Amino acid sequence: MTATTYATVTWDQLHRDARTLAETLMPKGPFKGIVAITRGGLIPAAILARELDCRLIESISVVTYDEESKGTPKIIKDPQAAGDGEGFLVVDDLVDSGITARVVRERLPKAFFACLYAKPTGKPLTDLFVMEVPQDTWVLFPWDTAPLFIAPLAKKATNGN
Ligand SMILES: O=P(O)(O)OC[C@H]1O[C@H](OP(=O)(O)OP(=O)(O)O)[C@H](O)[C@@H]1O
Ligand SMILES: Nc1nc2[nH]cnc2c(=O)[nH]1
Ligand SMILES: [Mg+2]
Repeated sequence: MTATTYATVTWDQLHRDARTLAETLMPKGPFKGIVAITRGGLIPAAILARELDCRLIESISVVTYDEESKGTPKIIKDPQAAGDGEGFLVVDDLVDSGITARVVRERLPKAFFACLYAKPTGKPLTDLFVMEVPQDTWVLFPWDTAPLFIAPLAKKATNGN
């Protein structure tokens, strides 16, 4: 599906949303550890780890696209320390189609799956998320963007643009 609109998330907003997620997660813990789904889950995982005072951090890397097997998701880094996920919190920035989340849940069936943002298709794959985003919206994370100079309107007018 091609996104028709963009939703820009700033660092401040992401931090606020991660803290909101941490508050809801507190009574569900303590967790033995956190499994970050790289790469987008790394920063949310770091914020949650700080808030939840969790120092055991694992990672799982799922590649959903490569030149040889288009569309076949593959785990290229296994979260060995997390076993079957029991007592662990799995963190990602976003679920969209849910393909990544499905693979992770198959690998860590007993883990609790939390993310910041969820689109309708992927939403049922999560245990907890902070905010729903329309399916046709592309989320631009702070690491995807940079501030850009834009000429003042008056300047544009004198240039005849
Ligand atoms: O629900 P899905 O359709 O699977 O999409 C969601 C996944 O897509 C993005 O990761 P991506 O695979 O782009 O890699 P990245 O985290 O390394 O940027 C995002 O961080 C989620 O992990
Ligand atoms: N940055 C970003 N990555 C994605 N991967 C799948 N959906 C999205 C999205 O909306 N934004
Ligand atoms: Mg990702």
